[in-house]
This record gives sequence, C-alpha cells and structure tokens, in this order.
Amino acid sequence: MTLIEINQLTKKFGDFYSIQNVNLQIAQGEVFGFLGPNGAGKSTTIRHLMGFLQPTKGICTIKGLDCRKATAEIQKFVGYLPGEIAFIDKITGQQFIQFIAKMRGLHDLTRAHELMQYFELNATGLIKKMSKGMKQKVGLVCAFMHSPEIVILDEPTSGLDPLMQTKFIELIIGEKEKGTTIFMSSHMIEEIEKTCDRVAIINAGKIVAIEAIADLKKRKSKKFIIEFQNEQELSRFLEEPFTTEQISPTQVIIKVQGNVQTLLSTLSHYQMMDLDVISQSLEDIFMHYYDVGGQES
Ligand SMILES: Nc1ncnc2c1ncn2[C@@H]1O[C@H](COP(=O)(O)OP(=O)(O)OP(=O)(O)O)[C@@H](O)[C@H]1O
Repeated sequence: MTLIEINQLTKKFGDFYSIQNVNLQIAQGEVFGFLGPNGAGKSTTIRHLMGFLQPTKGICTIKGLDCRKATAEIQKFVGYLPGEIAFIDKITGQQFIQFIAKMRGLHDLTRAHELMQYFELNATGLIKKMSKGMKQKVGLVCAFMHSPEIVILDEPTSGLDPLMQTKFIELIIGEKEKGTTIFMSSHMIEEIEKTCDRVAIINAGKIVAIEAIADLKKRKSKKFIIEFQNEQELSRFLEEPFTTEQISPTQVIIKVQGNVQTLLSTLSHYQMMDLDVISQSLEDIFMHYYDVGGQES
C-alpha cells in the first residue's frame, strides 16, 4: 500500500524551478532514500510533504491526505527532522523536547528518554550552547519520540560523529523491523546502502533515477589486479574470454560483474605472483547521476 505519494510536484521560485514534475511513491514499511547533490531539490520536496510550501503544480499526499490541506492531521502520525532546525535558543534541550511533546499531546516520555540514552545525549544544557551534533540529536529524539508510523528525515546524520552515524543506522534498521515507513534525504551513500530498500536520485530539480538497493548491489563490479609469474603466463591468460586491461608486461586488470566463480577456477590453471581485489562502491555507480541534469521549463 502506498503511504506517501508525490505527483507531478513542481515548485517555482521566481523563474527558477527548484523541483520539476517530481513523482515518487513510497510503500508502507519501506525505507526510501533521497539522494542528490547540493541544491538538487531534496529539502524543497520534503518541505512540501510537511505542508510548509504551496506547490506551483502537482500534489503530495500522505495516507491519502493532501499535505498542504491536512498538515496538522498528518503531523500527528509523522515524525519529522528538518534540514535546519529552528530552535528556541533560550531553553534547554530537555525543555525543547518537552515542548514538542506537549504540542503533540504526548504525555509518556519513556521513548524520548530511551532515545536520549541511546544517542548519549545530555539535554540539560541550553540549546544555544550545544554543538551541531547535539542539536541534531535533540531533533532526532523529537522525530522519533512519539513512535510515529511514518518518519521523514532531512539529512539525519549531518553533524553526527561516525559512532553516532552507526547508531543512527542501527536505529533505522530497528524501525524498519517494526514496520515504520521512512523517507530520508542524505548525502551519505553508505547510510542509504545500509538502511534503504529503494533510492531516488534527484539532480537539478528532476528525478533522474529510482533504483532498488538490491539491484544496485548486483550491478556492482569487482576489479581483480593480477600479476602473473611471467609474460608467457599473461599472454596465455589473455586468450581467455574476460574483459581485461594489461597494465604491465606481467600485470592485468580484470573486470567482473556478479559471479566471480568462473574467473577463480580459470585462474587456478595459471602461475600467479599476486592478486588484489577492488570492489566498486555504490558511490562509483551513483556518481554519473550527479553529472546529468540541467534546467528546462
Ligand atoms: N525559498 C526559496 N527561494 C528561492 N529559492 C529557493 C528557496 N528554497 C530553495 N530554493 C532553491 O531551490 C534549489 C533546491 O534547494 P533545496 O534546499 O531543496 O536543495 P537540497 O537538495 O536540499 O540541497 P542541500 O543538499 O544543499 O541541502 C536551490 O537552488 C535553492 O537555492
């Protein structure tokens, strides 16, 4: 069942298209990543979902409710982490969390305390004295403390140190197991790879690809750098049906996509000096999406 539906969503600021004809459907229980370079339109899309912006064209709905018209109702079952949180600086983190809980009508703060402990957050200090990472943790507590069935996160790990990024990934995996539907923008391909079922890539306001992470993983290629014992062994190997690039009289790079079994059994018939494996990262696969784009009306 589709929970989040974005249909032909377009936003023009003056003559500039911030996003153009964005179409996305996110299913119940899905963890969906939203990747793209700076200024691509991720936050603009997300702000429409939260009802903060009036689309120039198109519509977005959550559980069938128009995001612009049913904003208050939607916020009851959605957790949201903004890209830049507008904090009230003069209060403590704890007071801010209590304030948001009160606004939501949430009386039981058990989950909020669990999350503070999980992220090792001491929220007793004033928000204005907090580091970027601490403020981000306060935002994450607010996004998850009411155990929402849908969570929308705009660059959730920005400002978090590597340990906390790992904890965040584990939190998302746990939420996924509970059946929470998650839509999150990110610059970090690694966190998308570890948490998401699907990913959409946006560039210059347009969706340029929607992919299942499992499919992307299958497309990853491996490069084997092999040094043969002598030139004769290498020339013998070059007769084999592999995609090769000779880099020295005795060294060759072999590119393999998917199953490496055939290569390994072939290599067992050759005298080798050395073998190195380089795995293509999802980053390599994604990079070409970042180059395309351009504006049209
Ligand atoms: N209120 C606004 N007025 C004018 N232009 C805007 C406004 N909000 C966003 N834009 C423009 O729309 C484009 C998309 O911005 P957006 O913040 O959605 O990008 P993003 O993908 O979230 O980027 P980042 O990764 O840097 O956060 C940018 O060129 C931005 O300058």
